[in-house]
Amino acid sequence: MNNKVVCLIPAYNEEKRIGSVIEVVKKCTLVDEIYVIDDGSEDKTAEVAKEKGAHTLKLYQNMGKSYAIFYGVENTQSDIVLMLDADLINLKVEDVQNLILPVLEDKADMTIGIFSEGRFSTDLAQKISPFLSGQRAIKRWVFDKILESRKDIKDLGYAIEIILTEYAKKLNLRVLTVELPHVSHIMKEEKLGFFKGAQHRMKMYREIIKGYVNLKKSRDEA
Ligand SMILES: O=c1ccn([C@@H]2O[C@H](COP(=O)(O)OP(=O)(O)O)[C@@H](O)[C@H]2O)c(=O)[nH]1
Ligand SMILES: O=C(O)[C@@H](COP(=O)(O)O)O[C@H]1O[C@H](CO)[C@@H](O)[C@H](O)[C@H]1O
Repeated sequence: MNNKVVCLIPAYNEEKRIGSVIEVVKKCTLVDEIYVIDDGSEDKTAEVAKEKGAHTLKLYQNMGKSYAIFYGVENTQSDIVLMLDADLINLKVEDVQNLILPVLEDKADMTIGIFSEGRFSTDLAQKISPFLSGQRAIKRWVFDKILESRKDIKDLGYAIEIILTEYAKKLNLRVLTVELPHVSHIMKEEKLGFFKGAQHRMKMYREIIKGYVNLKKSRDEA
C-alpha cells in the first residue's frame, strides 16, 4: 500500500468552517497531503487553511467547484484523490479512513460518502440524490480520463459530482458507498440566509442540469 493520497478541499468563503475539517484530515495517517483550493474567496479562507497546516492553491476569482477540484488535480501528484467539502460538520478520522481504505486496498476505484444518522435535512438530501455527494476517494487516473475527454469540465461548477458519477458508469468503475454517520454540512441557507441561500441553491441546480444535459448530448453525438 504505497499509494500516495492527496486530499483536495475546494473552498469558497469557508473561513468559519474549513479549520475543523483540516484538523480532522490532519489526524488521518492515510492522507499524505492536504490542499485547499481557495476559489476566489473574499474572506480569510486561505489564511485559515495555511494556519491549520494545509497547502493552499489560490484562484483569484470565483471559478466554481469543478474548476477548483480539477485545478487541484492538475497541481498535485498522488495515486488517489480524496475530495472533501470545506463545510462538513461532525467529520471523524474514521470517516476519512473509511473513504480512503477501499480505494487504497484496490477494492474500489471510487468511494462515495453518504451522510446518515445526522441532521434530517442533509441525510434526506443524500438519500434522494446520493450521486451528488462531494465526499469521495477516487483513483487519479479517473480524473485524467475526464480531463482528456471533456475540455469543458472545469467550467461545469456544481455538475462535477454528477459527471464523476456518470464517468463511473461509463468507465465501469467499482464504486463503493461509505456511510458517514452523524456527518452533515452547513446548508446554503444557513451560510447565506434564506433568500441568498435559495438563490445559490437554484444556481447549483442549474449548473447540475446544464452539466448533465451537456454530458448526454456529447454522448449522443459520439
Ligand atoms: O463556487 C464554488 C462553490 C462551492 N465551492 C466549495 O465546494 C464545496 C461544496 O459547495 P457548497 O458548500 O456550496 O455545497 P453544499 O455543501 O452546500 O452542497 C464547499 O467546500 C464550497 O466551499 C467552491 O469551491 N466554489
Ligand atoms: O445535498 C445537496 O442537495 C447539495 C446541496 O447542499 P445544500 O444543503 O444546499 O448546502 O449538496 C451536494 O451536492 C453538490 C452538487 O453536486 C455537491 O457539490 C455537494 O458536495 C453535495 O453536498
